[in-house]
Parts: sequence; structure tokens; C-alpha cells
Amino acid sequence: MIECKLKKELSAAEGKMILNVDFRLNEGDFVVLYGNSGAGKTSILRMLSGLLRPEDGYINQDSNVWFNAEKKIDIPIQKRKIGLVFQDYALFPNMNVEENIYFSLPQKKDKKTAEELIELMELGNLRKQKIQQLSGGQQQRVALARALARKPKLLLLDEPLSALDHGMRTKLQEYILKLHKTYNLTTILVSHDPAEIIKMANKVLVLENGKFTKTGTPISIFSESKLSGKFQFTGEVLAKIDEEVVSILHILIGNNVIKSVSAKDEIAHIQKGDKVLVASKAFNPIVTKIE
Ligand SMILES: Nc1ncnc2c1ncn2[C@@H]1O[C@H](COP(=O)(O)OP(=O)(O)OP(=O)(O)O)[C@@H](O)[C@H]1O
Repeated sequence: MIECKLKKELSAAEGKMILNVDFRLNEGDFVVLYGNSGAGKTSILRMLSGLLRPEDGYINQDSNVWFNAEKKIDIPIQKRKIGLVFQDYALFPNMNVEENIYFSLPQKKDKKTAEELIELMELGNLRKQKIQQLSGGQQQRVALARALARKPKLLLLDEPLSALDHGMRTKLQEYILKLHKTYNLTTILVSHDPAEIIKMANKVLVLENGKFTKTGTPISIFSESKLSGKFQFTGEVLAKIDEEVVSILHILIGNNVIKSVSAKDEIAHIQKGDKVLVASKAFNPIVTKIE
């Protein structure tokens, strides 16, 4: 279990912002931090990992105290049981795959976990490859294996998939879920993608200006009850074409683009680039098999 209260003044673009959050996560929780750019998501991950010191608060992992402002306890990053993966893979370019994974082992002889991770992440054929010769998705698999080699309790993922294309992203999501379940981790993921969040997380914490404004299951956060339909998809608006009284939205859902026509006023607030929920209850969807 992770229990924490974090407080720190941050210097945001518009001036000072107080980050002030508390939360409790159980073993096995997969939590997403969701919020606008600059809301404080990365700062929370950096505080949990020991890279950024809160001004006040505490971080407890089961009975271990990682941070306590009052008691002046601040355990260094190497001693916190944390695996960290960011968008840029931060691997050692002059080492091969195997060397990168073995590098982070607490004891060099503890090869069992490293070998298990190489197998789990299907890196066996790539083990002698240099990092520069790998695709983005392969590098991120190595970064995940390296983060897990130290047997962390808490896995922190800061938009690890945002540089990857859709297909690679989907595959990596499966790998992350596999790691999360196999090692019974508590995982915190920063993601902006509702579809990814619904697929992966059991809890969402919505952060605005350094405070949590909403928490709940992905479905409760992303689908308002008035939209409850026979089917729902999340997507991204690729284009908005305004006609006389209607607007046509081109929405990317998975690999497909759909067009939706709405009254202009009804969707005046929706713009290109917005993440949207598409729901319908007016008719039964027709399901046909793709050969
Ligand atoms: N060490 C620090 N001291 C003071 N302010 C900081 C520090 N680190 C970050 N900030 C500021 O805190 C604010 C929140 O940054 P943070 O990176 O946590 O946001 P974010 O929600 O992760 O954003 P994004 O989605 O763009 O990555 C930013 O305005 C940033 O400039």
C-alpha cells in the first residue's frame, strides 16, 4: 500500500501554484493521473521517486517511510522500491539490451529476475543488439524490463507510449498490463488518452492546478450518465467542418475515422484535437465480422 500527502509550491507559467494532494493506493491498483499540461502530474511522480522534495507531507509504502517532512526522513531514490519509465527511454546507448537490463540489478548474481523479464518482454532475440539498432517500441520494452529488474513495488510511467505509433502503443499496453499483473505491482501512469485509460486503469485521479478535482473509475470519469448509450467509443477530433447550421466532426477511433453531424451550437465548444466520447442509443449497432 502507498499512502501519501504531498505539498509543494511550484512555479507555473501563470505564477505560483500550490501542489497539494493526498491519496492511498492498494497493491494491484493501476492508477492514471489525468490532467492538463502543467497541472503537476510529473511533479507528483518525481516526488514519489525522490527526485523532487515536497515541502510538507509524507510517503509511506506499507510500513516503510520514504518521506516524512516533520520527521525529516527522505530516503534516496535507490532505496525506494520504484521502477521509473519516461517518454524518452534513457537507456545506455553504448550497451546492448542485456547489459542495459543487467545494469540495474541490485546484486549482479541475481540473474533470475532479469532472465524472466527478457522472456516476458520477448527480448531474447534482441539481447545482443545495441540500443541504437532498436525501434522506439523495442527500446521502451527494454526500459520497462530494466525498471522491473530491481523488483519495485511501485511502477511509475510518465507518458511512456506517447512517442509511439498506434500499433506499437497497443502492443506496449499489453506488455505493461502483463508486467503489472505478473509482479502484482501498484502502477501509476500519466496518460492523456481516454481509450488507453479505460483499457488499463482501475482508478483515475483528475488533477487541475495542483489539486485533485475528480477521482473514480475510468468509465465514471469519461462517460457522463446522460451519454449512457447502447455503445460508446472514445476518440480524437481530427477535423471540424462548419456548414450553415451543422458541423461535421471527423473523429479518429482506434484506426478508423468516423464522421458525425451535429447542430452547430451543440458542439461549439468542441475543437480539433479534443478527446471526445461518441455514444449512441438511437439504434442497434450492426456487427459484422472482418475477414
Ligand atoms: N522543481 C520545480 N520547482 C518549481 N516549479 C516546478 C518544478 N518542477 C516543475 N515545476 C513547475 O510546475 C508546473 C507543473 O509541472 P509538471 O511537469 O508537474 O506538469 P504536468 O502536469 O506533468 O505537465 P505535462 O503534461 O505538460 O507534462 C509547471 O508549471 C512547472 O514549470
